Amino acid sequence: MPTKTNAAYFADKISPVCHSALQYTAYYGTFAHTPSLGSMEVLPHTVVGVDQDGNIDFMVSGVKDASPEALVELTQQHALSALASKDIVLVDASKDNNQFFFPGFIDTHIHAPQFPNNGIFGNTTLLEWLEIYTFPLESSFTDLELATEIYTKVISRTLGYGTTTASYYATIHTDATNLLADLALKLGQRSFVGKVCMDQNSPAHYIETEEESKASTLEVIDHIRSRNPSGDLINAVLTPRFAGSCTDSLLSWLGNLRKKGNYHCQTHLSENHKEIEWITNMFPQYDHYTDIYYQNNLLSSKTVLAHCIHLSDEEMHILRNTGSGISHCPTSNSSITSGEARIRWLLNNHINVSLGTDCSGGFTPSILEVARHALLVSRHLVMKSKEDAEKLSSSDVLYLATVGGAKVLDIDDKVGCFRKGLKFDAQLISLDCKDSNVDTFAFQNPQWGVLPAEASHKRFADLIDKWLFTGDNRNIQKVFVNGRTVVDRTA
Ligand SMILES: Nc1nc2[nH]cnc2c(=O)[nH]1
Ligand SMILES: [Zn+2]
Repeated sequence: MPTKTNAAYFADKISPVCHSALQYTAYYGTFAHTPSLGSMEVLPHTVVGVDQDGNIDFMVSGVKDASPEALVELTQQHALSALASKDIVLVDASKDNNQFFFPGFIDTHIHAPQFPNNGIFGNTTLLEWLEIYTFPLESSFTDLELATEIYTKVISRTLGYGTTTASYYATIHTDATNLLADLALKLGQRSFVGKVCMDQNSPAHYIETEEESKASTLEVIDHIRSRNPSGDLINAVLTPRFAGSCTDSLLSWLGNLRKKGNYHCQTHLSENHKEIEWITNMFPQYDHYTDIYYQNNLLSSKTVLAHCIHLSDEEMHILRNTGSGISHCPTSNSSITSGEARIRWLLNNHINVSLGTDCSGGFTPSILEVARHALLVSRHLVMKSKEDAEKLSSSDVLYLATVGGAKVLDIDDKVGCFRKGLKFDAQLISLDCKDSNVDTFAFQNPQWGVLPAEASHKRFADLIDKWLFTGDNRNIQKVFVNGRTVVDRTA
């Protein structure tokens, strides 16, 4: 039997999602997405052709004749390559008016090893929460059997909630981090996987030396590249946990590596008042918390900064000038009482913002629920500021959950909405499926093609709101990544 340090042995025990060759597929139904902030575009009676590599090949709206013959003929007319009718798979989701395709969600900040602690945070705030709940759990990831169980659950659960892309923090352990990447590849989730770096201010049982941190970071990069050389599904992301747990020397090495290899990078910034005071006192040679990352070359358009709640104007300008993106984690920020990030202020200043579950600072693996919390937190800000413009709308938060995430991860040329040339990363939602928690009534049905278009659009906008506020994973019929079906609740 292979040794316990052999990550591949554990990954091999998990069955992959179907990896047979993809067939050209024409999807027909209603497509909704948020190509720009604040606007929801709805495309009823639309055919989307997805080629054998999972790319959106064409999109045609206003298609009234949905007979199989007509859909096949239309597909043959619009597909880039010649197709025999037997080579086209049809998926007709138009029978039910309360069913629609939506882009897959993008979770830009989630700690995979913390998953068993979802919901367990008591009355703690960040620094004591890390000591009491987080470090003890993360330190157990020397056990690859446990890591297999937890990581398989995290990936399956988040996929089941419609998360087609996730940016994961793993732990300091090389083998378990490699295992997380192997499992994401196997289960078909587009992922960024970060080996956590921490060489100071951590408990004796969960700390590494600077040399160990560097060696392990390079090993994980090599492993991920060997598993998915094209980087089309999994990618390594440099992950200094936060300035508090990294020496200046390690931060500087990571920053130079980032610059040299143009790597993605993720860390935490400006989450909690005590944390900020502790870290700025620890690094007196820097102007502020953001300056620590800036001077160490860690900020770029491929950097994701979680939280950013208590930033000064000067810090915000540095983020804007470096193109750094933000992962807003309102569920976590409310749970461990970190504060309310000023998202409208960041957006108005042209900073890319996305959403993160931050499990287990946040208790839910659902980006839909986090989007709901983002909307509510923005209203809490308004109750104090009386500035109505700070409110985030449903379209705003669904944008943050999709296109916002794609921009922050610098993959908006691949995913985020429905457009020719993008990958088909999507979810098929039904508000009327048999175990749905969303109550719809006949008078709310959009009745596409029966009512005047404006009336149908108004009704559909209301349905999207009902989904956002009362929907959950039970409404997800199918999830697609790179054109492949990775979740099928209809089967
Ligand atoms: N929310 C959150 N903040 C952190 N800051 C440093 N580590 C963590 C973590 O695991 N979660
Ligand atoms: Zn976090």
